[in-house]
Amino acid sequence: MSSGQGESGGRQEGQLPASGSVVTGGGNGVVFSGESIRPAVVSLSNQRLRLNPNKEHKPDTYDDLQLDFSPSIFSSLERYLPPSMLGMPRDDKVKFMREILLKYLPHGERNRVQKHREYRQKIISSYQPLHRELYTMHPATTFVPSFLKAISDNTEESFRSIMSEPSPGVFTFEMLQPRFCELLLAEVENFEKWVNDAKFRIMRPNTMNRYGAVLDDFGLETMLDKFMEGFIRPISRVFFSEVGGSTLDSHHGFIVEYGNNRDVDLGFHVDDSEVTLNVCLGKQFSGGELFFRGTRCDKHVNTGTQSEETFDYSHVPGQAVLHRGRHRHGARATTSGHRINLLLWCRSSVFREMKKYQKDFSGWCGECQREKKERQRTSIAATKLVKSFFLLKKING
Ligand SMILES: O=C(O)CCC(=O)C(=O)O
Ligand SMILES: [Fe+2]
Repeated sequence: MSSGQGESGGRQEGQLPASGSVVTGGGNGVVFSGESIRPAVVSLSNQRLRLNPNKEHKPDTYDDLQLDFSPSIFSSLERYLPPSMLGMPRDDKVKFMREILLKYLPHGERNRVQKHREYRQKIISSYQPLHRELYTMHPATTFVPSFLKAISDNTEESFRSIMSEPSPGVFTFEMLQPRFCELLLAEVENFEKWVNDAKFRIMRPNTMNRYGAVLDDFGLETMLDKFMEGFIRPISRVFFSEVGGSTLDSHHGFIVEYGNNRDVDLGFHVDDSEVTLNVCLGKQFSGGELFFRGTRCDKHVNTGTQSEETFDYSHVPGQAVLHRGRHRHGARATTSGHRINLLLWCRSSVFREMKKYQKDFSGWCGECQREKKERQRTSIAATKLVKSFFLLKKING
């Protein structure tokens, strides 16, 4: 399993111009409710996972547990359990799978997961939510009807009917109900007030942000998991399948804030995500445009921008922007007012695993595509040259 689905939340902006340093953010899963280990599981700990998933098996749901990995990772992994374990109590399966997941993490990462778990535990044990209804997914009060209809139809046509694609790979659409935006803004304000009153040192989404908050850290992780699975994955399956859009299985959910006494702008970067959702929650502001500069794989992240890849977008409250994490972007200075956005970095452990073993995984990179075209042009030109050489030879006897 990739550690990317664990708790790393840093933007991968290190190599890019005009960027800050890579940071830890928060990741997925809150706290594991550590009970004592039962012997049944200990004796099974040397059992191996199956090579192929058991597709007939219907996995348990893990949404109601406080775990240090995303609940959907447990549901996916359950299909790989040895057959003798499938009928076991859910707690036993959780312990077994958690041990496996931890085993895959290097030692330093394991410590970080542990520390982060304690950090979340501290917040959740004393923070009193303001609007409890936000903590469970209620589609009808969260999303606008046009968006819900497109999701329930679940076809490329239905998605295209509510979306614009003003630049290749950047999709914009109306998504959240104004009332939901208001409640979320009030919840974030309430959380920040608690942080100040309690003099609690919170982790920011990234070192590039001095403000903002990780929503997963104060209890919204399960709701955001449902948000991703039910409402982002179906769209990504259609538009971003080549970067794991259909297998998104974990997320990093946070708020960014700009304006007076807040962050001003955001440097040029790529996200630590396969697919990024960026929704403007409010309030009133000027400036703060997003700028996009083409999709790049690791090898080409610092290459120049072609004119057709340049795209600037002014965000509107309630509107969503959906793009590949590797689509290079940044945000210009918010020159007045207060701009607050919800960010959901969606990740696919399957895609990250496959990327490790397959070299040619970047057909979606603008520069790879250009290189490929150039190679084709050169080979066509070479073929023509050889053909005319033989023709000339034939003519000249
Ligand atoms: O400020 C914005 O809207 C962009 C935020 C962003 O790109 C990010 O947090 O990764
Ligand atoms: Fe970003």
